[in-house]
Amino acid sequence: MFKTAAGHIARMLTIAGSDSGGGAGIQADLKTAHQFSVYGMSAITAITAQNTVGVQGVFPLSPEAILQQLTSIADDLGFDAIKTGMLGDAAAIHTIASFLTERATCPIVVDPVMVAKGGTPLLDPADVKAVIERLLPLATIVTPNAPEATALTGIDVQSLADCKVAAIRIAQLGPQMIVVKGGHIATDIREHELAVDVVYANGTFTYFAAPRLQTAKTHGTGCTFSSAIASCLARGMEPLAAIAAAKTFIHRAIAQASTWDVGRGHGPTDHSAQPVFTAHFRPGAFYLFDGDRWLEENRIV
Ligand SMILES: Nc1ncnc2c1ncn2[C@@H]1O[C@H](COP(=O)(O)OP(=O)(O)O)[C@@H](O)[C@H]1O
Ligand SMILES: Cc1ncc(COP(=O)(O)OP(=O)(O)O)c(N)n1
Repeated sequence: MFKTAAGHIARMLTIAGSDSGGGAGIQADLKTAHQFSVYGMSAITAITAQNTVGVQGVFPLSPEAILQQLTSIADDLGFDAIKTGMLGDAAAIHTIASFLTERATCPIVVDPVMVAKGGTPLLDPADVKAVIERLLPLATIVTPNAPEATALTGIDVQSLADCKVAAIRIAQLGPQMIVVKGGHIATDIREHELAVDVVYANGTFTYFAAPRLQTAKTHGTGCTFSSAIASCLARGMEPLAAIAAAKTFIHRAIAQASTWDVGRGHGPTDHSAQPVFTAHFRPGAFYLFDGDRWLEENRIV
């Protein structure tokens, strides 16, 4: 396990839903933390009956049950970074936000989970207001995909240009850094189809791109990516380096699972992938991951 500069084992807490299929939710988050040599803990917000084909049932936990888990963890184990995923409803969001305000001094990664890949809603659209008003102001990094960026801003996010406009709008809601993920955005740059994640902070855009992998093994990519970022922050890494390492991890995790026969639908990714750690990234640059290392490219986006 990784030891922080303070000399203790790095700890990451995920506040998220359970995915019985093991590819998304807390299962993905804890597998990811382990792969980053970070000690993982969980406060479960809801139990889903779910597999690679779809979501068959959602059973939210009460705000009391969520708060008791959080309190048990805070009273004894502590945390160096927190990630939030599927949260259930507005009442749960208010409880979690109050807890974070009172007891969390560490970085917080907010993955504003709203809809599962098959289309099942995991958050009532009426409860998006609670995410905006209570959670986003607490976020060190927020990681919406394109539809989530649309729900947060009202902007129809379909292109890289839309990602940039949405990121600026989301920054006005309070998070320190925004990553609009490119999994849902078709981006052809010089005949290569790329998955480009757009990062915005302090008025500057930085881009992390990788070749788009042609596979359906993408169940839980957002959960895995955000928990990888949180795990890196728990280790004490700088935010851009954390996002870059998470991007290398999810890229390899998707690639390695492409030949798997786990489930009949959108299969899970391979959480035994090895991340690439790179110390320094220049804000404002465009980086392309070639599967082994980051290349800084001269691109106008
Ligand atoms: N087919 C793919 N090939 C390569 N990277 C991908 C692919 N799909 C998603 N990603 C990456 O996985 C991460 C999660 O993105 P995304 O799939 O948009 O999130 P979500 O699961 O929340 O919808 C991002 O870094 C994105 O660029
Ligand atoms: C319990 C649970 N939480 C979150 C999700 C959505 O996860 P995500 O990483 O966005 O993956 P896909 O739904 O896109 O596969 C989930 N399905 N279940």
